[in-house]
Amino acid sequence: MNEAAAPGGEAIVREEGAQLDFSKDMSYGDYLHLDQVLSAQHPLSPDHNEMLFIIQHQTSELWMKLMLHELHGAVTQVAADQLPEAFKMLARVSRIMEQLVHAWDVLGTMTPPEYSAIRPYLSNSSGFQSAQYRRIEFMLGNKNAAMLKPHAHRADLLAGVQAAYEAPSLYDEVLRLMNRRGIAVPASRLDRDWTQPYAADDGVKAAWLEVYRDPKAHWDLYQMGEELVDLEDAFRLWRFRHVTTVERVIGFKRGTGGTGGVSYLRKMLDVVLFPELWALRTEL
Ligand code: HEM
Ligand SMILES: N[C@@H](CC(=O)c1ccccc1NC=O)C(=O)O
Repeated sequence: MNEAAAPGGEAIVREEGAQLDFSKDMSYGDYLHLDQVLSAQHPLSPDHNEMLFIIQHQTSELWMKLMLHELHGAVTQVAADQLPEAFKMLARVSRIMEQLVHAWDVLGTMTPPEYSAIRPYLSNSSGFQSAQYRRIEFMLGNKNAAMLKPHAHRADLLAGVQAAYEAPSLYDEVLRLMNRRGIAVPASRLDRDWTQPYAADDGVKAAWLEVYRDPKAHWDLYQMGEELVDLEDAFRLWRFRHVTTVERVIGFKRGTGGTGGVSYLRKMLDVVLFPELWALRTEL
């Protein structure tokens, strides 16, 4: 220990009982596998700002991993009629999404000349090819077969995306739950081709209206509706911050993934995940 920097420091930590010898015990870095996590940043350009770009994406992917874990848990609990457990998980998913919304503030410090120094090194790679992001979109009901294609060359990744594509979404499971609870949901929404994107339905709106017109009688379904609105609200903010950051950094250039760039991302702002939960508000 450096005596000049911390006079008596070692004596203090010993007195506090801090463990200092990890030659035989699992340490912090061992438990978290930090050697692997912290050696996975490999800038391709000589530019200073590429580290920001890499870490921003890697941390986003880690949060997405947790979102998927929680979303899977929530879908399982809804299917098993265990709503308090599902609420806890869904609340966490929304807070993670909010965390990702605020993460754009860090990337926003990157200017167009700074990004232009990195961009040629990205080749045709793009967030469009994020398998975890696509699984989240599919679990939330935004199904689209074309989005499977970027993963065709990776059987391991494709399997996860395909499974989410073929399974009922969180919203599909919630509608089945409502029906089990005696709120009639049209048969066409209870058993359908789950690979199709969800389409709004007046019968489903009527079902949610029953819940929202008498919250006390259907408190947990009412709470579920609001949890879903919370989640979609946060997701919309994320999409909006993405497109605004992109416009700020590359203007109206085409994306490295091959789309029109801002024009594509703006179209994605129109996606509505849980349409009846928004539509019913006009009628209350
Ligand atoms: C300077 C920063 C960024 C720029 C310029 C940018 C640009 C773009 C563009 C142009 C697209 C459209 C697809 C394409 O043609 O490439 C896109 C899609 C996407 N980006 Fe980014 N992006 C940035 C940061 C991020 C970050 C930090 C994430 C977080 C993981 C992210 C995740 C995604 C995802 C998931 C898509 C697919 C969206 C969808 O299909 O709806 N991007 N990005
Ligand atoms: N689509 C971006 C490139 C990009 O942002 C990107 C490239 C590689 C890994 C992650 C990325 N982030 C989100 O799309 C662009 O057109 O500049």
